[in-house]
Amino acid sequence: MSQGNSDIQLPKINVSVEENIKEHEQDEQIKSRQTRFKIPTIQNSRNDAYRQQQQLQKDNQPIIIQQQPGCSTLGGSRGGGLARMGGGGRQKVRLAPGHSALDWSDLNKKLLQDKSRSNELLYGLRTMLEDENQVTILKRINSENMDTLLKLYRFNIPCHLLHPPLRINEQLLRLHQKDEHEFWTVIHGNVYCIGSYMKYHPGGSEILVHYGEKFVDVGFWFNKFHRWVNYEKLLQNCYIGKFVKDK
Ligand code: HEM
Repeated sequence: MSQGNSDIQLPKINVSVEENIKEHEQDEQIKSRQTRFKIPTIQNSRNDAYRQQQQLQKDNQPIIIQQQPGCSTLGGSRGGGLARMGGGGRQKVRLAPGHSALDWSDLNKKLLQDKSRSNELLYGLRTMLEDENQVTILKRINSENMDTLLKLYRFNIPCHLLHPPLRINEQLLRLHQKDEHEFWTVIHGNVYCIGSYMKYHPGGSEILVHYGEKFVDVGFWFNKFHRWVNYEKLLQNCYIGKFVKDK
């Protein structure tokens, strides 16, 4: 015998037909009350929103997605190309698993806690300090703060803790724009090695390389796209030093 039979409510045989009808009516009343007081679930409200959207589309009415000024988390997804700079459209890319904003934050927290890992994200720093030609340039532009250079070389002190900071000129900057891995860029006069951040950048790596190679300081474009982003905090462990113009 299948167990399914226990679910079926058979009319009671030892009571009158009237009583059975009464019970059935009571059941129906409870059911209708349940429907009336149905608690809306997330699923229901999502479906409702979807149905509303479908209806609006059917009625040929434009759907207006409101965008908050200065906030990119809301907005349309139509359009494309760099022509939308600072505009309403999105240019976000799909980040690889393990490369979310939270992952970047976790990695940076670990680096700040572990002194032996300081400067781990600074590709090209060691090679710069070991290349005679680059050291000559460094010595010339850091003449007044040679102490900084020595501290960096001997004690591997995190660049963002050096005071005064290391000075980098355009010649050195360009020598460290090798590939997506070792890529130095300038934002508002601060030099960062953004190679490790590339894969975490919501706007993708291509745009960072493109603008970084084209302009000495990408600060203007940074502001155009997202002036609200706290790059100083985000790139703390990527900090190399201050950008200086050659005399
Ligand atoms: C190197 C430092 C940079 C950092 C730390 C950074 C960080 C970020 C962050 C956190 C977002 C997400 C913003 C949000 O959702 O509100 C973002 C998006 C984006 N970034 Fe950057 N960014 C940098 C440089 C740049 C530069 C130089 C450009 C262009 C020249 C750029 C173009 C974009 C674009 C196009 C998006 C997607 C915007 C959108 O559609 O919402 N970023 N960036």
